[in-house]
Amino acid sequence: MLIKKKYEGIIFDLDGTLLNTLGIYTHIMNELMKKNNFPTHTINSYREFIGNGTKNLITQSIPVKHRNEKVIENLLSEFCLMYENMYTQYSEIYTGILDLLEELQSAKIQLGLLSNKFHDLTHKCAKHFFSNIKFNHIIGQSDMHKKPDPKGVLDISHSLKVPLDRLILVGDTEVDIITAKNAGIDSIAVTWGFRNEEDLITLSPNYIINTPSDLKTAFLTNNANQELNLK
Ligand SMILES: O=C(O)COP(=O)(O)O
Repeated sequence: MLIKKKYEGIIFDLDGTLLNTLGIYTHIMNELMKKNNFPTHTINSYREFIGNGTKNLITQSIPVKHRNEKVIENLLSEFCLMYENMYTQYSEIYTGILDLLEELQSAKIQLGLLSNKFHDLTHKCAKHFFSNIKFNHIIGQSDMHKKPDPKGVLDISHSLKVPLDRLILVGDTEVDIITAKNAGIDSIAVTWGFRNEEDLITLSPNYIINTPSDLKTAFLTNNANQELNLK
């Protein structure tokens, strides 16, 4: 597959794309499960539960018979407090991502961040982990924005002043690819995150890539108007 178009802006997903947060999610969720006498889960189960926001993660993690609004809301408040207290721990930037972001920034490509992590936590993580990177617009989950609703993409397109046909979304889960489709923009699925390649292929993203450096080459080469082979 060839990237031929000159994109002016990229919207990145956060968890599983820029930041490996499986450790912190697993740590907090298993603390909460133990505290409430619910069974704990493996890191691979949490990998599957993440992507649709924290409320969905909690709902999926607790036994079916305990899935009521009161229990879920209580766990949600506890989760947010714990995450806020330890968001700098148990998370790491994927290898090659900082280099990629710095080069995109130098190439004057506009950068957006769109996450289903709660809005204030998304901002805190961006500030802590990507202090050298200027995201032109950061949106996390709130009453107004939740992927796969396309509003986040539309708002970022507006504030970046990048038309939809010059914008591409890079993410690691079905929610990201569906969000891009709902907004009518192109998408790149990455395989180093929380889903496997076989599942991502079924969603027909425009491109699939295996490493941040492939993405770097693709964008920086593409913006020099050369063709590049991607999967
Ligand atoms: O909190 C989640 O469900 C995942 O967040 P993400 O959109 O950054 O992957």
